[in-house]
Amino acid sequence: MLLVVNIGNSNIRFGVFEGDECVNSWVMNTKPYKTEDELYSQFKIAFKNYDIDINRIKDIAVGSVVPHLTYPVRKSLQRLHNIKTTLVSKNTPTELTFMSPQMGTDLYANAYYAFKKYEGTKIVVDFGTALTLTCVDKNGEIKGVVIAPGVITSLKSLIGSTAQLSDIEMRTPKQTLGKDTEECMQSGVIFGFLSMVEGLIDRINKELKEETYVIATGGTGHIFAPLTSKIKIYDRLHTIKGLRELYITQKKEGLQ
Ligand SMILES: Nc1ncnc2c1ncn2[C@@H]1O[C@H](COP(=O)(O)OP(=O)(O)O)[C@@H](O)[C@H]1O
Ligand SMILES: CC(C)(COP(=O)(O)O)[C@@H](O)C(=O)NCCC(=O)O
Ligand SMILES: [K+]
Repeated sequence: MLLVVNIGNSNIRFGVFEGDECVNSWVMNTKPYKTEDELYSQFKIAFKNYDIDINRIKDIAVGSVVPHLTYPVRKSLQRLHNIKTTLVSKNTPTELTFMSPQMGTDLYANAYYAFKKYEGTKIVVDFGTALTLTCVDKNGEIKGVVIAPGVITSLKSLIGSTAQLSDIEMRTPKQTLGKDTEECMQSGVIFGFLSMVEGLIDRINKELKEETYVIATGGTGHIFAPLTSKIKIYDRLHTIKGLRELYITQKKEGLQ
């Protein structure tokens, strides 16, 4: 079995794969910062909770967009499994061609899995700490990326900057015009971000002069996907599946 780990700015997601099937997946908070020893204990507990036999994990692939966590996470996994982890990144050679030298590993993985799995030109909308749209065409050319503040990131910033606004339940309101503070904020956050995503998809389609196929993933994506016909699929494991594909490609090339 292969263990795939995605270190994001809010969450560390784990996926256990048997062949191309993800048989188990769980998430851990990225914050507050944990030491290597704490990570080691938490990983050990998670494996126990999810009934995963550590000895069956033969390979570990790690992708990260949080540089200060990459080393302690890899080190503690190595300690637990007694095997070396493989780091995948934008430097993993694939069929994709791209122009951004700083591209985050999660965006690269999003583009790669979309390229492998879906037809035509695709957009992957990732509702993570950041809200990102990554566009890749049928030839594997990454056409470009949009990076915006994430849904919860914006909401937290709004609450932190105001005296009378506090946390809300992330629930879709019945109408755009709210009647109490919570409904007003739910409308702003959910319909506001929905309109932004729909608007960005339209703009990209116009720019490329074609209808793209849109896949959503990431933390709050499940709230937005059912609200628009522009998003065709929500797959919470899209990024982790992309990291697995990067790992397979990297192994084929004989790289560590
Ligand atoms: N089930 C959920 N319902 C609502 N919000 C969620 C859920 N899971 C994650 N989130 C929110 O989504 C964001 C993180 O999404 P995630 O894709 O894990 O991000 P990252 O890859 O940046 O760590 C956080 O702001 C988190 O609060
Ligand atoms: C855009 C991101 C912050 C998204 O991170 P996430 O929301 O998944 O935690 C991350 O991919 C990143 O730091 N990228 C580097 C810059 C770039 O991709 O161009
Ligand atoms: K950041």
